[in-house]
Amino acid sequence: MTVRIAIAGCSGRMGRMLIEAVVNSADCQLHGALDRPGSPTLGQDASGFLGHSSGVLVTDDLHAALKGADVLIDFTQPEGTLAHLAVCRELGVKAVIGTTGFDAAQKALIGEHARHIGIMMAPNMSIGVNVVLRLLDMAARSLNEGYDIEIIEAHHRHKVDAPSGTALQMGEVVAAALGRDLKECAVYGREGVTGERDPSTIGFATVRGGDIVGDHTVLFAGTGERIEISHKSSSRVTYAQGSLRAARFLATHPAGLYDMSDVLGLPR
Ligand SMILES: NC(=O)C1=CN([C@@H]2O[C@H](COP(=O)(O)OP(=O)(O)OC[C@H]3O[C@@H](n4cnc5c(N)ncnc54)[C@H](OP(=O)(O)O)[C@@H]3O)[C@@H](O)[C@H]2O)C=CC1
Ligand SMILES: O=C(O)C1=N[C@H](C(=O)O)C[C@H](O)C1
Repeated sequence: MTVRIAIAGCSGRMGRMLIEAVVNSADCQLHGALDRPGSPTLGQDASGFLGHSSGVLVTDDLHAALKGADVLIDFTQPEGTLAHLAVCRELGVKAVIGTTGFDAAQKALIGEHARHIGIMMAPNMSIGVNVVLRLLDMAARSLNEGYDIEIIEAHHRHKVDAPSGTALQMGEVVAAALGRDLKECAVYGREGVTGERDPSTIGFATVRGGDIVGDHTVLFAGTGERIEISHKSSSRVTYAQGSLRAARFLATHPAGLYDMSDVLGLPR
């Protein structure tokens, strides 16, 4: 089966990786390529930057890019993703969402769309990170007393949201394993006279600089020892390959909201 894929944000860092992954894939076909109005890429061949001709021209016309596609892969910004999803729902196109930075109301809207179309949403499409999420659950359950938990993430200078979606998901997993509510126990950075650390908190620290693709560490700091569980991305190729895996998964699954555990068949 060939999966017809449309890509939103096609000239972005992830958009380009995705186009390369799709045109090199044996079972996926580039069907549409979206960029924003005013983008200099509009009207160009979507894979022209690879010295390859796909015959798909970059457009800002959502209906033209999405009509006839099986799955949209969207790595843009929350407002863009939501606008794209409305048209996906109208046309019956499924969606892989890699975009991060959604607020609670936006996530609820995505959940509502998923009652009508298949949606796979994950802040990190790499297999490694999704396995790390399972390790974190196990570690947090065992280190549930006497260990302070801090989540440290580092990304490139262009990233616009913080903490990263992955760091927040790691926080959610650890908080759930400990029976805590992340909304109540998260501390996002510290400054000035903060007082001693409250042991019930989960701290987040953000680093931004250069071309760092994406590093995440969860630190369990006890007395006399500390445990660090880290994942470091050295290329965006893992996010693109994970996205294609998700698109293939969605192509054969009904409406609903899925995550990478569903795609990878990881235990809950
Ligand atoms: N889930 C995962 O595995 C990963 C998730 N991400 C997430 O993906 C998103 C994109 O990252 P990245 O590719 O580095 O970002 P880039 O800025 O390189 O690319 C974003 C693309 O989306 C377009 N865009 C931005 N806003 C809108 C909008 N409102 N409507 C339509 N298109 C829009 C941009 O157009 P323009 O250039 O005109 O602004 C650009 O083409 C981020 O949220 C990031 O956190 C990133 C990597 C992995
Ligand atoms: O913006 C990025 O680059 C990345 N964003 C995702 C996130 O916010 O977690 C995933 C990855 O870390 C790269």
